[in-house]
Amino acid sequence: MKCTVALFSFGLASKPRQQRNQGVTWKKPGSTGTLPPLPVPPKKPQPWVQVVGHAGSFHAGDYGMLLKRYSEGEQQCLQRLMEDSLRPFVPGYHGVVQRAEQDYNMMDDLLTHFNSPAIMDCKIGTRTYLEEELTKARERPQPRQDMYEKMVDVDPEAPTAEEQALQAVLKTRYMQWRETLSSTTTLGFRIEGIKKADGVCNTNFKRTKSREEVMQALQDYVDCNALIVKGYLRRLKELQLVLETSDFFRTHEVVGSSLLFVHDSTGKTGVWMIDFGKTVPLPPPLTLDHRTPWEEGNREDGYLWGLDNLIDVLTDILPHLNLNLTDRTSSKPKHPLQPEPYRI
Ligand SMILES: O=P(O)(O)O[C@H]1[C@H](O)[C@@H](OP(=O)(O)O)[C@H](OP(=O)(O)O)[C@@H](OP(=O)(O)O)[C@H]1O
Ligand SMILES: Nc1ncnc2c1ncn2[C@@H]1O[C@H](COP(=O)(O)OP(=O)(O)O)[C@@H](O)[C@H]1O
Repeated sequence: MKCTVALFSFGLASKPRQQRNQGVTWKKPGSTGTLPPLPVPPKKPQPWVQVVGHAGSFHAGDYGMLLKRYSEGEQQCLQRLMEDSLRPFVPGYHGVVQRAEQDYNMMDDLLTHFNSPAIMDCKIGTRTYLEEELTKARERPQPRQDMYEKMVDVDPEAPTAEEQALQAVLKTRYMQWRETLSSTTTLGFRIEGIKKADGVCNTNFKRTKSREEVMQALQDYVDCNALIVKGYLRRLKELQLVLETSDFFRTHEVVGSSLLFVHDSTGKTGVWMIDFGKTVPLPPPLTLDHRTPWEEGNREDGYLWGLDNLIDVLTDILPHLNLNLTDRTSSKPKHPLQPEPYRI
C-alpha cells in the first residue's frame, strides 16, 4: 500500500476540536511596564501518516490517540506490555473503543510530538510468519491468487511451474520469498517503508537486500545527518538492554513486529516497537533468546539478532555522515572514501 494521510477522522471526545481552542484569549499588554506572556496560538493538528500495513485498519483520533482495528492477540500483548519493562518502548495502550460497530484498540499516536516528521517502518526478525501458520498451511493448504499477483509484479520468474499453473501461492511460501528477496533472512530486519519530511513516501524496498543497499537507504532516510543517527543509536541500544531482561520478550514469539523510527528537523528522534498482531505467548516453561537461529519447533524469531545487526549497520554509516545538523548545503558526504572519524 501507499502512505496514507489522515486528519482526525474520528473525534474521541464529545467536545469538538474547534471548541477546545476557544479557551485561548489574546490579551492586550497591561500598562504596568511588564508584559504578560503572550499565549501560544493553538498548534495546527498534525496529519497522521500510515507508512505501511493494512489499508483501512487505522483511524486517527483526537487528543493524540490512534485507533487500530481490534485484534484480541494484539490487545493482550499491549495490556501485558503496559506492565513490562518494555513499556517506554511501545505506544501507550488505552483499551478498546467502538466506532461504527467496529472495535478498535486505542493507543498513543507516536507522531504527536513531532513536527512534519520523517518516518521509517523496519520489520524486525528473521521470520515473518508464525509456526502455527506453517502447520495450518500443511494441514489445509489455501493457495492465494492475490499473493501470486504480488509475487509476479516483483519478479515474473519467481513462481514455480506448479504455482504458475495454479496462478496462486501459499501465504507461507510468499512470506519466505519476501524474506529471502529482502534483508530479512541475511540481516534479520528489513525496511518496509519510509516517509521523508517533505511528504515523499517510498514503500519500494522489497528488493533492498545487501548491507550496502540497506546502508544507502538508511543514509538517505536520515538525509546524511549524523546527529539523527546518533539519537537513533542511543535509543536502540537502550532497547537492546531492556529486551535482554524483559519478561514479556522472553516469553513471547515476536513475529512481523516493526520498529517505528521518527525524527524531525529539530533533531528530535524516537523509536518504538509496534504491531503485535502476530506476537504470541509461548507455552511455559519455553522461553526464547531471540538470537538462536530458527529451526521449526524452537519458535525462535531472530528479533534480537536483527536488532544487533541494525545497530551495527547504523554504526557503520556514521563515518559517512555530516555532523552539522544545520548545514543543509553539504548533505552529501564530501569524501566518501576517506570519512572523518566519528565517535559516539
Ligand atoms: O507486505 P506484503 O508483501 O504486502 O505482504 C503482507 C505482509 O506480509 C503482512 O504482514 P504485516 O502485517 O506484518 O505487514 C501480512 O499480514 P499479516 O500480519 O496478516 O500476516 C499480509 O498477509 P495477509 O493480511 O494475509 O494478506 C501480507 O500480504
Ligand atoms: N502507535 C502508532 N503511532 C503512529 N503511527 C503508527 C502507530 N502504529 C502504527 N502506525 C503506522 O501504521 C503503520 C502500520 O502499522 P502496523 O501496526 O504495522 O499495521 P498492520 O498490522 O496493518 O501491519 C506503521 O508503519 C506506521 O506508519
